Amino acid sequence: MDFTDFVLIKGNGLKGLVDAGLETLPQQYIQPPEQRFDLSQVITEESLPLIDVSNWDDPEVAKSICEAASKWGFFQIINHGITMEALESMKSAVHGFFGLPNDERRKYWKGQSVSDTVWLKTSFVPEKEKVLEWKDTLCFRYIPEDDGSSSLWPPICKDQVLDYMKAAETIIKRLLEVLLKSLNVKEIDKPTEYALMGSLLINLNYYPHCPKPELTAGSGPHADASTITILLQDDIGGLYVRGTDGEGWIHVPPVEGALVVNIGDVLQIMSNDRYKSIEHRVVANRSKNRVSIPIFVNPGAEALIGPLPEVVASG
Ligand SMILES: O=C(O)CCC(=O)C(=O)O
Ligand SMILES: [Fe+2]
Repeated sequence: MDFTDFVLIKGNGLKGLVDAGLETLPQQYIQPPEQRFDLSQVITEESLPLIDVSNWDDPEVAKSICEAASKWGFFQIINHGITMEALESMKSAVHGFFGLPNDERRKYWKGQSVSDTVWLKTSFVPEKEKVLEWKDTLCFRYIPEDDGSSSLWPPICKDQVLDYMKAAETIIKRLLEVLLKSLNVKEIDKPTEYALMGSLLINLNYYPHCPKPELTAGSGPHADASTITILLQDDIGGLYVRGTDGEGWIHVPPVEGALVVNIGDVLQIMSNDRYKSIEHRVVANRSKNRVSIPIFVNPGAEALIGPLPEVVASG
């Protein structure tokens, strides 16, 4: 089998490759030794805060969120208002989509997708990477209150994505209000809202079980370019975040019903470095197919990004 043709050109992705039966790890996925993840780098002395946001107006909640955003750039929230059923149905929808036959998934392959608001890809930017990441991703551009753009989305996950995004929008606004209030931004006006969250992307990540996870990267070390990212992960684990010493890695344990929130580069810049966009990575699992669903809250395409006037008031 010609790897490039089967995975990248024909659009079968990594899922297609794994389904075809793999005895050994294809060389395209083998990370050089210095890039590999090694459990000796895991720190257990530090852990990320788990914040109960049942009362967003509680000053203690705001304090915990802003402190976590400054110290770790990452935290988890519970009691955020999205029901357990909605979270479960979102994760099932990811398994549903990736469980489709190759020729059904391929209709959405990047560059040949039936819709310009949904595209399937493998790795991160396979054309540019020396070593590929062990994942496939179905990406959606979500346009609030626009029914037309989703008409060609895959029926197996369309309603779940739309319902989930609608519910998540409330949480996104709450989080941004809390984070910005602590930067002395009294009210988020329309231009600021556009700069913070003018473009919403949701990714359905699928990390197939991997015969040799220690040689591969599910997601290699990176920081998100977003304003903030809201992530739903399943119960498998494998997400690690840089510890405050800048060397070790902290595991983000799956917590039932929780959402992981992290600060992206844009909010680090807008906050003039008060909030931190922290490096993180994912290790694939040897026996289980892991799914995760990040929502990337991004600036509007035309927005100009820089430190907010409120954070440079003293020069
Ligand atoms: O799969 C995860 O847990 C994290 C994924 C991630 O970091 C990303 O897609 O940017
Ligand atoms: Fe990320």
